[in-house]
Amino acid sequence: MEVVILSGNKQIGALAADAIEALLVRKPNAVLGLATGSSPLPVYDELARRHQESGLDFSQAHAFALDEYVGLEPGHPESYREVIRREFTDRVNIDPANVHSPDGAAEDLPAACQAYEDTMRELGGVDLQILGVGTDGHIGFNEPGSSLASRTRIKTLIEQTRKDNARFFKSIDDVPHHVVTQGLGTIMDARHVVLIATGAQKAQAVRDFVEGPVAAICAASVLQMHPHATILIDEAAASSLKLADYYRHTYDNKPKWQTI
Ligand SMILES: N[C@@H]1[C@@H](O)[C@H](O)[C@@H](COP(=O)(O)O)O[C@@H]1O
Repeated sequence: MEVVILSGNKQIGALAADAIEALLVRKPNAVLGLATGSSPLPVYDELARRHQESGLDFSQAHAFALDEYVGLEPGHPESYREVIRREFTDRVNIDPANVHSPDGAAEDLPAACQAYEDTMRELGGVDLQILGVGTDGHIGFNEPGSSLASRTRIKTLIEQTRKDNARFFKSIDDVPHHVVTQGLGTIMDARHVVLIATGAQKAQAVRDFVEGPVAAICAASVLQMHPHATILIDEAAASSLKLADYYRHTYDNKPKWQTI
């Protein structure tokens, strides 16, 4: 796990975008894993800027969203399918047919979850997965207690997550209780994982998943077992880390040729 402490959103967005740009140059038909939430927005803004200003090309790329609410009517502005479209994919030249989301409106949800896993596998798996983290350490919607080997499935949200996400809805009563999410095992199959966390409200979750034990109580801690996980955080999110100075020292002395 590489922890990179940066001064702000712009730096985080630029570094993550560098990794995605290098991937797309190397492999134009790369498979990207997309997350919702406010944390990845600087990355999407920077990628959209590079697309508009320098022609960064997504025409052959594929994308898979991490998760989706269950029970929102199709086209609901807060469904993650819509959020991903609005915040990112409509702003670059990715083919809409290549943008996949779990189907939270499927009649047979377990079958839809299996089909989602199958499509990911058929396309060769995710090359680079963008992640945020919940205040309880969830990634995707893998709440505490999620199996570290889980695959795409239905989950029930913890009350705190519903409260955290109520800001996107008229009231907390409108936040669904159920979701479908890629599992922790699914996320672990991505070849490179880039997790972004900013702000003091994430400091405890960051401390727990980076430096605490690997345990289902903090889902993101499974990333300690990932061969290529990059954690991009700002100073506020880094404020509870024991080894913050060591992470800074390591990054400052990284050979120039070595990317994240
Ligand atoms: N399912 C999403 C997660 O993928 C996201 O990481 C989390 C944090 O969101 P934010 O980045 O807005 O704090 O919110 C939701 O619960």
